[in-house]
Amino acid sequence: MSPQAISIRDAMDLLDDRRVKCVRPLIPPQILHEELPLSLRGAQTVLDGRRQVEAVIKGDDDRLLVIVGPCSVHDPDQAIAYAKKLVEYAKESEEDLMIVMRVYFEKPRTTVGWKGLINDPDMNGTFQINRGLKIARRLLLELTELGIPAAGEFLDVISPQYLADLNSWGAIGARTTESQVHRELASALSMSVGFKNGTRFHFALVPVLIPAQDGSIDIAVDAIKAAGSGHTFLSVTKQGLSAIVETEGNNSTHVILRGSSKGPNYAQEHVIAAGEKLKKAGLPARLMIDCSHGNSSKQHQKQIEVGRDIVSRSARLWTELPDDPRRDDRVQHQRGQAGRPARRSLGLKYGVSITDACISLEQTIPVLEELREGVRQRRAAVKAKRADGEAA
Ligand SMILES: O=C[C@H](O)[C@H](O)COP(=O)(O)O
Ligand SMILES: C=C(OP(=O)(O)O)C(=O)O
Repeated sequence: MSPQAISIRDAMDLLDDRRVKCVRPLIPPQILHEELPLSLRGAQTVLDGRRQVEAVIKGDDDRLLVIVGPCSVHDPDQAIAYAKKLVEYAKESEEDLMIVMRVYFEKPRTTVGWKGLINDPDMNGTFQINRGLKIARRLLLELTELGIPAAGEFLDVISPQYLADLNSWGAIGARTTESQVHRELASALSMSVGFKNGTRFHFALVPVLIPAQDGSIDIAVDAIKAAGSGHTFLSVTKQGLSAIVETEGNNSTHVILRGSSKGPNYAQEHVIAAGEKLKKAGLPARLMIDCSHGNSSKQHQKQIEVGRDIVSRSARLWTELPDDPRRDDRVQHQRGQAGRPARRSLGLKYGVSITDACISLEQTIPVLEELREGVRQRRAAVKAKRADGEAA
């Protein structure tokens, strides 16, 4: 059909929504907040969690921040059962560890796959997003009532309006750390945010192809700079109206070393190189180590080895990193819950994560105990170093 021969109506049909199959209504954030409000006790859990996380990240609290939990949540009852045990342990270990439960509802995929409980709560391709948001909010509210602060990944840029008031720490994932939209979002978030290094190992062309050891960390360093600044961008309000949002910037941010396609990046030299990189960029050397993903080559049992390796050199790291006594290599990341991929249609095993395989809470606690020991060793090493300095 020649353009002259068609009506404006036909032309508009040809121009717009050519690949959209259907558009369904989405509940406005404020309606969900009305239906599922936060209690005072819940608010205290979130605020206290945020305050403690930020104190560790900024070096005002010498404990280790540990994010513990399954790769993804698909069953709220199992998450509650996990949280009840974790909250007990969190109380027991609070002198050394600041524990936040990993409650991930949004999964970034390398290509395609289940995108998490919000996107497809029934895991059958019906994408009941309104229900997913409701289940997610209800679960987070229950966790706050139990007194365990929650961690989430911010993948979608609208979903924070429904849930972010219930998070005490957030991550921007390896696949989105380089995205301007996610950096803008982080600049607005009311909690501390970690940016992951990229998934891919980079090569530098200087003057021939050589491996740039930690090239993908640059995107996380850039993200920290970007998120630290104020931004003006397009978003939605709690009432679900499109809006122009102006932010102040978020200075409670850090890098997460998650390994890459080339292999792990949690070793001493990687940590020191990342710290130097941050320092060179004029940023505080705040790091979190992800015991999973590229650091475990996606083999869940290796998460235990990563945790142990961190403990074995935590005292050394603390005393060897450049000068700032409040520098922050004190943030660790860890996941628990036995698992391997599954689909609801194939029948799911209790306590098994749908996405990446993870270690169980029973396997995680001994690692946490070792991390506690690492904290004590580090405290002793710092004390000895200070005493040496005073004597000299
Ligand atoms: O953390 C989970 C996965 O590593 C991430 O979502 C990517 O998964 P995929 O490579 O299986 O898509
Ligand atoms: C997807 C995740 O990690 P990454 O972005 O490092 O792949 C995750 O932590 O669930």
